[in-house]
Amino acid sequence: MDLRRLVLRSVRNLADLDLALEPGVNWLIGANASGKTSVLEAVHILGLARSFRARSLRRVVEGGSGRLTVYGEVHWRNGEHRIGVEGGEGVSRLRRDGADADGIAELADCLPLQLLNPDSHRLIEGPPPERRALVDWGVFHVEPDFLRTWRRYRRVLEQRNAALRQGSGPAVARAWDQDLVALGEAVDAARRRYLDDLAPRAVAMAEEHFGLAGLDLHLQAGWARERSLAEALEAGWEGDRRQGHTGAGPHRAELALRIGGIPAAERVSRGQQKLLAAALRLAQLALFGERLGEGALLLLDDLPAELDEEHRGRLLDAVRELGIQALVTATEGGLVPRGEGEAQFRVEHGKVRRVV
Ligand SMILES: Nc1ncnc2c1ncn2[C@@H]1O[C@H](COP(=O)(O)OP(=O)(O)OP(=O)(O)O)[C@@H](O)[C@H]1O
Repeated sequence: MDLRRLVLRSVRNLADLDLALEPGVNWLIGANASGKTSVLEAVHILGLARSFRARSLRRVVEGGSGRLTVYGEVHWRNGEHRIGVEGGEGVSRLRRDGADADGIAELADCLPLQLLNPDSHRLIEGPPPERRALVDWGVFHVEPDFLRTWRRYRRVLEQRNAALRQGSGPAVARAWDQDLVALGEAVDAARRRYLDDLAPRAVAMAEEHFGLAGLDLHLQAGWARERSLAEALEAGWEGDRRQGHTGAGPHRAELALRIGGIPAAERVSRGQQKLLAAALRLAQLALFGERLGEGALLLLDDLPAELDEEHRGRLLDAVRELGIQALVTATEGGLVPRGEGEAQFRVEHGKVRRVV
């Protein structure tokens, strides 16, 4: 999969833009505040209909009012896809291949992407939803039925929680339990299958590329594994009733990361947390490639932040070995080893032009 063409309108400080991108590494080089991150942000919006640094697309629109447009042409083995997002003030409009897209999944399916940026350490030391999202990105792409099962689970969970909030008795609130259990266990089983494949790749990536030995990944289901989900709901009923929401289930899952038996967030430095996040995401990209026979896109923002020269080099080597398309930003000054033959774009005051 390659993003071949990127067209932007009214994105932050960027001039309207029509860029031809290359497979492999594409460098975006420029001074601080020139607009490099904004290009990556636009690609993120194209694949997920949301920014990675603003809560609302309105803030991403040039000048903060009106609407922005991001359009892309994506090449898959089986042909071309055209996707677009228009958003800002009002409801976002998502397009795929000339028609309105049904939801974000239709974009994500066309433009699978992973982001590594200066906030990547949050994957390691942040709250569980970040790590659940990591697992679910993979399951979504390798198991086509997962999204439907997950959405149905969320709907049933919302109904049960609504009944709990309204103080309904067990006859109403627990009427959802059978569906919740069947769907919840299916979600958990899909996540476990994915983790079984991901874990050895992540362990090897962390050790071989980034010198982080002794990594262990363990998926906590969201209820005690010695019980079935049905038993956990039974045991938790009084607590659920008091709190007005369901305490057990895959919506509470956690991916526990340990190094040498100690929680990774407590064990490793900030720089190592970034390397660990990189190892996890690159392992996901490797597994994606093996399963789908295509690469996904990597957005690598501000590579030097908190990584020394040796580790920057190792990270880039790992990306090159995967042979995936990557958009990599860096400031001037040769702090990062740019490879022979890799595309380079210069970003200056919101204008982007190809230089190599
Ligand atoms: N909604 C907006 N409209 C216009 N300009 C904006 C908007 N939001 C941010 N900007 C400006 O866009 C510029 C580009 O910022 P961006 O973060 O993309 O730069 P960068 O090249 O990645 O910088 P750095 O190397 O410092 O991370 C900044 O000067 C910022 O003030």
